[in-house]
Amino acid sequence: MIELEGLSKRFGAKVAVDHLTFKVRPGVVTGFLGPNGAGKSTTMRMMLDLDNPTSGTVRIDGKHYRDLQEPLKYIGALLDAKAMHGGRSAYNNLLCLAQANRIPESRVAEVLDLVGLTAVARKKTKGFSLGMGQRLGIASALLGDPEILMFDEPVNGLDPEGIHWIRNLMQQLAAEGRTIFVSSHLMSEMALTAGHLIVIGQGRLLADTSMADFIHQNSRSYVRLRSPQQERLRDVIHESGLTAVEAGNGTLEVDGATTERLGELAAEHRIVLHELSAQRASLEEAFMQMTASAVEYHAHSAPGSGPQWAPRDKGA
Ligand SMILES: Nc1ncnc2c1ncn2[C@@H]1O[C@H](COP(=O)(O)OP(=O)(O)OP(=O)(O)O)[C@@H](O)[C@H]1O
Repeated sequence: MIELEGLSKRFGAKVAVDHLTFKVRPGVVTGFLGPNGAGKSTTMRMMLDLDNPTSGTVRIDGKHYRDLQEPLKYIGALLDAKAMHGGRSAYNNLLCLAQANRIPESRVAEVLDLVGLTAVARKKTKGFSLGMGQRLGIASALLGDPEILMFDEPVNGLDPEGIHWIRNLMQQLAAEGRTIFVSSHLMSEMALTAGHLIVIGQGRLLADTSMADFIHQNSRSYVRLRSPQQERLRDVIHESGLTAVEAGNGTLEVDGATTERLGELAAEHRIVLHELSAQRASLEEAFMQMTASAVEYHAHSAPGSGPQWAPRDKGA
């Protein structure tokens, strides 16, 4: 288990991490989500004692990282896959790490096999592709057979086969009862991998919830309608006890009704429809809305030229 309490980090005037308190529990993949610059890497670095907190604490199985004897046996991490010595072979990179941490040499071949790098074990790592580098970074995280594993954006730049492999590996490690903490800025990826979610924005905790609850609360289904008689249609919908919200571009959105019911209602009142469609808000959209006010770098797009992530005005 990892426990953060009031963890904060300031770089000069910049508050990168702002009083984070949460627990990462064993037996489940916990996704750590936030837009670029939210403070995920800084938080992970403080968890591994690579950065000093300005205030607050991190405990790994109840202890401070620096008080762990042979920390690789408690916690393994993939932070920067390029942190390997390029002039050494994959085998020798891992061997150095094993020797420095009193891990038996036999474990090196074991983890290389686990990540599928046995065939290139003796090749210098400077010729490795991004995917091979990620696999080697994961092998080094697994070297001490730790109960806790942290991965910072592990699928970045990987092909679909590599993404599938990492996803399965994380789920398998969690099923073995380990604590798995993985950062991403993609909600859609986390939806397929994580059982629990921690969401941050501008260093602050925005959500600490199970994936099932997040999906239940955020994947809203609704019906979209478009009509040349929009005013009339809205009145008819309201008279039937439902609420229609104007959503721009001449469309109305209605929660809690089927397309059949709304189609029949329109027909009954002889209202022409140009669109009648069932919609489901994506989890990515829910995540974007949750973090919208906490995004540090907004892309500036002309109105109507791209997705607008501001929370919808539901009207009175
Ligand atoms: N060493 C540093 N000095 C000054 N500012 C820093 C330093 N490290 C991080 N920051 C700032 O702290 C904030 C959080 O950065 P961090 O890298 O932790 O975010 P992140 O969520 O991991 O983002 P990304 O998804 O882009 O990697 C950013 O505004 C970043 O510019």
